[in-house]
Amino acid sequence: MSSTGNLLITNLHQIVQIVDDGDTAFLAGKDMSSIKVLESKSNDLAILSTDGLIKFIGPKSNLPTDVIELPTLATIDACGGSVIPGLVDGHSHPVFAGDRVHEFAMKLAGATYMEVQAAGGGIHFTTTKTREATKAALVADFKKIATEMIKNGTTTLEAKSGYGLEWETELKMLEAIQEVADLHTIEVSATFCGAHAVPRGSTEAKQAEVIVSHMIPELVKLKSAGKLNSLENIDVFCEKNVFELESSKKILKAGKDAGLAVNFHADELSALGGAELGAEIGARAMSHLEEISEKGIAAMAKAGTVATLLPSTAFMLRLTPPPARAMIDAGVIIALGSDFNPNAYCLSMPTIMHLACVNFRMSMPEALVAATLNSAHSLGRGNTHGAITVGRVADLIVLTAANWEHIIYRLAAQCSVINTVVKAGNVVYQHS
Ligand SMILES: N=CN[C@@H](CCC(=O)O)C(=O)O
Ligand SMILES: [Zn+2]
Repeated sequence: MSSTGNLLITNLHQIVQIVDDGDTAFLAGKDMSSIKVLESKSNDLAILSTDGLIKFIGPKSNLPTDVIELPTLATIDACGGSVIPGLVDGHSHPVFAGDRVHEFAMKLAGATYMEVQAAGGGIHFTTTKTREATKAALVADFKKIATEMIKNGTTTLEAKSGYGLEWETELKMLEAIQEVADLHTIEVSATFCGAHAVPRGSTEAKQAEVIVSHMIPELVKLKSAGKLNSLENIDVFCEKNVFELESSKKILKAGKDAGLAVNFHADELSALGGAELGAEIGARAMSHLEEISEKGIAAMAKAGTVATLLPSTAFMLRLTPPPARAMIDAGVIIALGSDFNPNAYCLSMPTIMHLACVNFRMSMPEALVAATLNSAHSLGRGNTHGAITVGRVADLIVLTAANWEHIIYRLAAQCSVINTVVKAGNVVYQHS
């Protein structure tokens, strides 16, 4: 496989650009439905990447001849298939030890998410297992998960800590994320989530204080020493009886002052006003939002904060879906995430897009925009990732299907439509 970032893909029927310029960092409202798609009846479209960036898009006959001569140029014959941008997973918890299949059975029998957690399960169960695990074991597991994500078309991933809740394990998780970011082909935007739950034996106020006065300053020191380069975001599980508005605000503002982007769990199980808080403090993104209020929708639209919706969680916890249509109509920027974690064990972004279409009533173009350009924007990458335009990073998925919609349509069989996954112009997965 090529590792020069020089790649030529030919014989394409469709190129799904999403947008056709580098300036548009997101699409909102009606614009989410009008994505740019190039199509050729004679399948003569081509994409050229050099040094990992997109250099040319269009009919093969217009290709610059000097570049075709590049000795290191890898080639892919798409055989009349299509190409879409690499998928961007805007929310995941991919570093943990143990699983929670026993809790899935409890929830099927009627227990709610918070009942399981109050009984010592949920995040607390995973925290115990993750504290016991070695960093090497966490790295090995995350590498396997990242490889599966790549196979499913994810080329960029937001990845959270949050199963330590004390400094040593939170740091171990962030270091594990950093190792995978350094070694693996997947691109990672790491998030500190020490406020994922109130640790047993502590209180909301004490945990908020320890995060603000100890953990965030330590992270700042490590970052300035160049040790946690992938760390970009700060997160809180802002929820009734977890971290409520006051402590969430304290932690998120401290994270923001330390240079991290605010990207947090809001209004999932109760209408606490997390969306309003996020808009007020300039959050870059908020996730879940199943219980968002009308005021929250208006505030997010005005502030330009991204709503990262998580269809697999709403599906498997049987939550009322977030009001995606009302949010789109109000102009809120919608992104999608897998929320891969031991509670919602789904890492496939094509499946997430399918669920968003069926359960959140989004159209296929809206779901694709949300899983590419808008998710990239939620991670501060809206001008460089998430679309196929000259100068952007060449993150691409070559599909066997002539029409791109098959990546969403073929529920649970999407991997058979994915022929090749390309990260920064290098082939990182090929269907055999
Ligand atoms: N709701 C909070 N956090 C995760 C679940 C984490 C867990 O249950 O382990 C979520 O986004 O769904
Ligand atoms: Zn989450």
